[in-house]
Amino acid sequence: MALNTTLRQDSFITLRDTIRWRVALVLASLIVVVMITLGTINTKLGLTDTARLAWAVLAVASASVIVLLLTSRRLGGTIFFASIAAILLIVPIYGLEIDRNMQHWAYIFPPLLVFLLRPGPSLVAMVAYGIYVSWITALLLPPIEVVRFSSGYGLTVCFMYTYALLQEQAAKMLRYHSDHDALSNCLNRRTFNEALDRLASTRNGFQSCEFLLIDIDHFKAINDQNGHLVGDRIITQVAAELGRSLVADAPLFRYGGEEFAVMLVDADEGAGEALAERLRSAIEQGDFQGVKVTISVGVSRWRVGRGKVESALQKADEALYAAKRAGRNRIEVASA
Ligand SMILES: Nc1nc2c(ncn2[C@@H]2O[C@H](COP(=O)(O)OP(=O)(O)OP(=O)(O)O)[C@@H](O)[C@H]2O)c(=O)[nH]1
Repeated sequence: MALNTTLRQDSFITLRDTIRWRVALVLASLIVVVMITLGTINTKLGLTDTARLAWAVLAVASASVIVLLLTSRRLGGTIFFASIAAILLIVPIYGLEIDRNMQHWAYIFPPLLVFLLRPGPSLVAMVAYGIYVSWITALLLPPIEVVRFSSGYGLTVCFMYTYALLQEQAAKMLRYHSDHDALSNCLNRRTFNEALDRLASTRNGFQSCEFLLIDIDHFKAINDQNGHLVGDRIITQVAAELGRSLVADAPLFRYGGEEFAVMLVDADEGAGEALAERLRSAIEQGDFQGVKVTISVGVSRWRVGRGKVESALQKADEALYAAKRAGRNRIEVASA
């Protein structure tokens, strides 16, 4: 079942932006210290061109620290890393102009890209930059220096690309486990709350949502008669059966113990009721290895400008309890 990604208040993106911002702030501060040292040493040694470059980088890094402290964490880190990448594009040309080899700066480019791009595009950018620096090196130095640079830089690219791939896989795994419930494999309550926030935020342009709250009937009795391990298995099987019966892009959440929720965003009126009936029937006819399992479902509709999302959810909850009171194994739709 695919999660409707537009429905997510993506806390991972917020986390990534914050980490990027923090790393940028630490790096910019370190660069300030390093450039003051380099500029001072080069001035004392009479290397005015190199000192000038150090002062220029110092000015940019100092400005970056101020910008990072003043701008939002969401954008600050990206602006910083993109600015350093732009500087690194200019440095080899500057080296050509002053007739000095600047290729050692190129080694900063691959680790920088890890903060800006995904592994695929970053590999392309790293290789393109390597070719660009090799070409400028060839204009300044004998071929053996080009070979030396290319092999050293190529190895750096290999290491950084492998690291970026591993990091992406680890992030995917972490993300899956933090979004999903371990027993049912459904999306968990935290993801549900984020989706609800996203829905309630008017700037996302959602027009309506139908909520389905689903509860397994007499689950305490199932546990008492068959044991908690069987109860756990039933939760997993019910979630799988519901997932199979859901329309594409309608996420299924584990809402509580033996309770599930579905959000149908911008669906036709009545779609929630039809889906609820399909889910109820699928569970009633499902094979739960000797255990009779049924569900009750409460349905409600939220429309933009007509009350809070939370009130609509509350109505679905009331409808669910009305279904329970009316005998279970049935659906109940809240009045508009
Ligand atoms: N095995 C198992 N049981 C759970 C889990 N989460 C909640 N439960 C049990 O589910 C039961 C829910 O019982 P109740 O809320 O009283 O409702 P019910 O027995 O399903 O009755 P109705 O909802 O009124 O049909 C409780 O006994 C919980 O201990 C779980 O993850 N695994």
